[in-house]
Amino acid sequence: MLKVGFVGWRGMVGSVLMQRMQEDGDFSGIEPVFFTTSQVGQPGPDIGVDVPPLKDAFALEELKALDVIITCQGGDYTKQVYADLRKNGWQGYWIDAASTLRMEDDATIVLDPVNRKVIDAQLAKGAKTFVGGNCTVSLMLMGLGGLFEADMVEWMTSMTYQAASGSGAKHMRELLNQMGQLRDSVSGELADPSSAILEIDRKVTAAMRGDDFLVDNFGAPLAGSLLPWIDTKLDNGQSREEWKGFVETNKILGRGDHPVPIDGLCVRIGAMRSHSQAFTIKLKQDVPLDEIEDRIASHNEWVKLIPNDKEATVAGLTPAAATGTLNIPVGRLRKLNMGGEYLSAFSVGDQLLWGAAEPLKRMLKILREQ
Ligand SMILES: NC(=O)C1=CN([C@@H]2O[C@H](COP(=O)(O)OP(=O)(O)OC[C@H]3O[C@@H](n4cnc5c(N)ncnc54)[C@H](OP(=O)(O)O)[C@@H]3O)[C@@H](O)[C@H]2O)C=CC1
Ligand SMILES: N[C@@H](CC(=O)OP(=O)(O)O)C(=O)O
Repeated sequence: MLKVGFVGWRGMVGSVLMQRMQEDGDFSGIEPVFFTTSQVGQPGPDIGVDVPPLKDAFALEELKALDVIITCQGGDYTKQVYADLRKNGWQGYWIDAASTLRMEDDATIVLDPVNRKVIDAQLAKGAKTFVGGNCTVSLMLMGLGGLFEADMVEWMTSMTYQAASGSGAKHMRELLNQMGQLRDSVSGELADPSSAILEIDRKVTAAMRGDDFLVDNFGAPLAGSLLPWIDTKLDNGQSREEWKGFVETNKILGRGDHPVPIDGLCVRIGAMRSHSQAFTIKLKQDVPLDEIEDRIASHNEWVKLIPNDKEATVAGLTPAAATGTLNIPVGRLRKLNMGGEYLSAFSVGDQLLWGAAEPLKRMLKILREQ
């Protein structure tokens, strides 16, 4: 029976992983061991089977006894522990949500509905390090996988609308507090249907710019606004989040030697936990729209094709519709004025499910089936 260590299981991504594993009965047939960086000796989570008290996530000897380690603890933890473990001769499987190791040669980015062949080839070569992809990348590939599988994409731009959860739990709380502050700043006017909307707008803008507006986490107002920058700046002017779109997509697809050009702008918006993306896709050929729709819809069981009309779009192609589900709605599919090879598309997906926890959960299952 595989002895599987869980680190970061009580964080936001880890909690979603726990929930999904319980839903699918994934704890049966493994020996789970839970670790912590702050609560050593406390009881482990209630997962329906007995688990030992929490162990120290920095205790190399405890970690070395494991066949598999799944960590959602974050990049700092990976930096502190992974290299030491390997240097100490640990040969187990490391499955990680953090970006730290993604682009390392010996790491495979996992998204099995898209790159199961790449994963299997790496396993056959003896690979032991598997990392979940960036959320926008994984969600894009889950939505447009059919086009990449058919090698139809010459180049693509992705303009993102990313939820607060991508920055962490504190940011989600701050977004809601900002929303509350804006509402509270005009509660009197909102109660009076005859109050002037421009006065409401003036007060809301003043509240947003006020010294007491809560911006400790985002550093700027997000509610009622947006932030067109995510993560650090690279020398070429891209943000790190934008850089990931190209390098991670091509690594997932195993196209290192003939990469598809992908670039765009990544933007934080006031959604809670579903990321959306607008794509401009240059196809290699002028393929009929119904063939494109078929390829997208039939690629995997989670993609949901949304007809390109207003009712279906506002009902099904939104964070409000996708959040908490494994569905990947894809819509706004149409040929652009630039010509028959130019396609637009829009997708949405829960960034804590397919964007973070689900690929890790499925990687553990792949290891168990070996
Ligand atoms: N947020 C996201 O969208 C994504 C995140 N990731 C990766 O996953 C990592 C973890 O992200 P995320 O889950 O958001 O991080 P969290 O901040 O929610 O959790 C990280 C750790 O914080 C500790 N912690 C301290 N206080 C609390 C508390 N009150 N409730 C829960 N945990 C607490 C826990 O460790 P302990 O039990 O040891 O104290 C927990 O494992 C990220 O650093 C990133 O590398 C990857 C993809 C998406
Ligand atoms: N950077 C992503 C979330 C994330 O954790 O990405 P990564 O796993 O690539 O560090 C966002 O802000 O939405």
